[in-house]
Amino acid sequence: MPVIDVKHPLVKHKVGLMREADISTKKFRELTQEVARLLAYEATADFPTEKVTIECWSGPTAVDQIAGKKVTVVPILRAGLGMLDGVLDILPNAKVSVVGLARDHETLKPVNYFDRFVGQLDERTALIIDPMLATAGSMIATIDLLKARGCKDIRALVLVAAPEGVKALEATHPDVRCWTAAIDSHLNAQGYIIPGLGDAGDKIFGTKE
Ligand SMILES: O=P(O)(O)OC[C@H]1O[C@H](OP(=O)(O)OP(=O)(O)O)[C@H](O)[C@@H]1O
Ligand SMILES: O=c1cc[nH]c(=O)[nH]1
Ligand SMILES: [Mg+2]
Repeated sequence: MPVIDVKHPLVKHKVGLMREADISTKKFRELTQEVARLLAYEATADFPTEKVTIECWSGPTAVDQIAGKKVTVVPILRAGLGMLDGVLDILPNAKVSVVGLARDHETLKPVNYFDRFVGQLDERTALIIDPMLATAGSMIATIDLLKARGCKDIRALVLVAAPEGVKALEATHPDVRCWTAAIDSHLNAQGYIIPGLGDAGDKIFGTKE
């Protein structure tokens, strides 16, 4: 199942707290990081490891080490930046690629205004982060960019997904797994997730009037 609804009680509890209408910017930011950290833990559970021998205090000892090239985390600007520190808490050596996309409010289609990828994407796992999967247009566009650069192991973390976005993502990129803290009811006429979180970018950046 490419979209995975993470059932962990901590995840469900924390995403529930994020739905409070009058939540402060501080609290919203903190919870975004906390849920991101927990989703990253789930999404890395099958990372391959290899044995390496290190010099332990008691002599040479075989230990497990994550195999392969360093992961690249891919925040989708702006809102994805809100999840970045949480993910880097558990992947402190990860490299960061950045994709700037903004949804056109009329068409709901993503407009690409920036991208900067790290090298050797064909050898890395990419972990895309964005709090919201609404129509999935932004996520699909980001996956398209990564695949065009040869990336083969692409995973995504979102806080809240709409069923419409889940369907679109699974149909377009069935090889990409996406971990979500919640799958909500539907999208409204403006393309916002219901009940959702509102505009996650505005809440993280404090730009809501
Ligand atoms: O699945 P979609 O229909 O594409 O919608 C989801 C996108 O919309 C939001 O970003 P927004 O365009 O509001 O930009 P922002 O992060 O700068 O606020 C959100 O962070 C996703 O990137
Ligand atoms: O509900 C939504 C949909 C898109 N972007 C958001 O920030 N929230
Ligand atoms: Mg926004």
